[in-house]
Amino acid sequence: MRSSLMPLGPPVSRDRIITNFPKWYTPDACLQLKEHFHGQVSAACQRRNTGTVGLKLSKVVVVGDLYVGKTSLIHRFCKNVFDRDYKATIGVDFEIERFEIAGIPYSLQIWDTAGQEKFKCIASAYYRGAQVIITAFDLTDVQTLEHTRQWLEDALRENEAGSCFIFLVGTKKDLLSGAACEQTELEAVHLANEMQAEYWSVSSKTGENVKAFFSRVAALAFEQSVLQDLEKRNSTRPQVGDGDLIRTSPETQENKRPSRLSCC
Ligand SMILES: Nc1nc2c(ncn2[C@@H]2O[C@H](COP(=O)(O)OP(=O)(O)OP(=O)(O)O)[C@@H](O)[C@H]2O)c(=O)[nH]1
Ligand SMILES: [Mg+2]
Repeated sequence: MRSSLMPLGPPVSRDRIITNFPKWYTPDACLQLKEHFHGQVSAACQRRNTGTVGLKLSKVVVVGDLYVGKTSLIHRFCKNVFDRDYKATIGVDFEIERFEIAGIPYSLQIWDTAGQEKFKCIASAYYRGAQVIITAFDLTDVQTLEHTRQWLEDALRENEAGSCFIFLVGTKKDLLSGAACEQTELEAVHLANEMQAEYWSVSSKTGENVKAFFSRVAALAFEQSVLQDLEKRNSTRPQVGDGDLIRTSPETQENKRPSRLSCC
């Protein structure tokens, strides 16, 4: 297993540079409606006062039934490839993807898990410590949507309550259109709200929404990491007087989620 500290590497590619807060897929099932980074996060980034955030790997775990397209989604994003042939994932695999967000280096460690029942016990050993859980289903197979509840429950069992961002992702968007797509998306949005998840439809074959989706994942995880780092340093250094302290006023809409997620 690799260390959670990353050495400094070459500059990230242009399409991994995030300057503006990426938008949701649908406002009906999104984790945050706001369109800008949290004020304290922007200020910390401008001052390069983001602590160890730039050195850490944030863990993202992708779960869901076999054949729904988990590996294809990760490979489309990380390698920009699509393979029509199915090769079942055995156990787990991971990719590390480097970003630059608001001028700060940031890395995601994206874990691809096996959907096949016989590999589930191997895969579930890697759920722990996830900052983001992505539950994937196949838009053309409604049963796989129903199964996402169970996948999420299993992944959450290994993590602290309220500590993870949850995404529900419908895959193979290229295979569905019109009323059928709308109907499935409606059901998925409903379930996403139950799960307190953000919903996205993607196609790994065409690449539709794949970069936008992972940019959103990275930005939300980054923002949370910076806020947690500020909060941690604030609580250990209560006398710091340069304006970096996090206010303890009642929760605003903007800072609500990160403080609930402070145990991540
Ligand atoms: N048309 C289309 N096919 C897709 C898409 N994504 C995946 N597939 C196909 O669906 C099949 C399964 O994809 P995988 O990514 O291997 O599925 P998986 O969820 O990783 O499966 P396990 O590793 O067994 O859990 C493959 O044949 C892919 O080519 C997509 O967006 N569109
Ligand atoms: Mg796979």
